Amino acid sequence: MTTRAGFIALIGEPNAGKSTLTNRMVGAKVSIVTHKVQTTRTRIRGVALDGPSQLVFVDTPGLFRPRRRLDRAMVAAAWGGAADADVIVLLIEAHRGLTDGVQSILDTLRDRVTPKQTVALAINKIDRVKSEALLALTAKMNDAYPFAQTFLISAERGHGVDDLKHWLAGQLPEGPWLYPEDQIADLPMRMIAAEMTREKLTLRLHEELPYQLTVESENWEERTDGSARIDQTIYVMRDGHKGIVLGHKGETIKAISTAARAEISEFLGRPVHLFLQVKVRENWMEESERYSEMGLEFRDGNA
Ligand SMILES: Nc1nc2c(ncn2[C@@H]2O[C@H](COP(=O)(O)OP(=O)(O)OP(=O)(O)O)[C@@H](O)[C@H]2O)c(=O)[nH]1
Repeated sequence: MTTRAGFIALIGEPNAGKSTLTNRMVGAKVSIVTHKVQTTRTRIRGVALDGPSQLVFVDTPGLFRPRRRLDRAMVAAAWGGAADADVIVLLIEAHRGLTDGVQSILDTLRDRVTPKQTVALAINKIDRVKSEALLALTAKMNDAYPFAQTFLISAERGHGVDDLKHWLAGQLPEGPWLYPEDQIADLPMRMIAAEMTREKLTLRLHEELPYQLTVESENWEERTDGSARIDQTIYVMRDGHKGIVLGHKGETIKAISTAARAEISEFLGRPVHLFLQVKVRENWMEESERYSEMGLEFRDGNA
């Protein structure tokens, strides 16, 4: 049997549903999903199989106008993911349509796509609009950019996702698989575990605070009884933030720790002892070490 394998970059504005779609394609949670924008910071890969094809998804951070250094690193990672891909899928939200943000992604695509790459459009969240609107949006988008194919999907409910997956599988170059059959993500486990804790923090904390913290797995110890001890540090920027993360009598951090431990343990398939500590590091966003922990490139200056 001829096998196929290749990279598929999902690009789009923040909140378009890229993580939800990756997780659905892979059939497991490899990328964090929240209702808040810009939660995906790094290029997370999920690996899915479809017959003889191995599909490697590069789940990029959302594309937006970068302002801070962290924003710039995220946008650079997103376009970096697209540059290496065999197929690029632009994900847009059905109810928002061709926004200024989508328009600016189309402009960048025109400059960056190479003749070897295929670009498809996936209109997501079709559960939120009427079908007439979808026809009009499909026509408008295809006028704006020559997509190889358009798919109407609901990543959350699963509509159209198998069709998209099957089509993608056929687009990939012939060649040996890139990962072992049972592997579903190529991010180091300690990074995935840190992302899971960050997701719980993002869901629990309000407003800007989730964007101003980062989580690292500092220590990972495999125990002889088959369990793992994981020590993670949550870096926040202010003393006041530390108090909020800890909560009254430590209740907030306890709840976050319980939820994160359950999820990491389920992912690993064995018991986990999770220890969280909160450190105030006013300038963590300016420290190169924090970036390498997130798999991002630290960029100097304002460029
Ligand atoms: N109604 C509806 N909501 C969806 C669908 N797909 C995703 N969502 C929701 O949209 C929100 C954003 O989804 P994510 O998968 O985190 O989006 P993302 O593009 O990875 O976002 P960033 O990480 O910010 O770039 C979440 O609240 C999802 O539950 C869909 O098909 N229908």
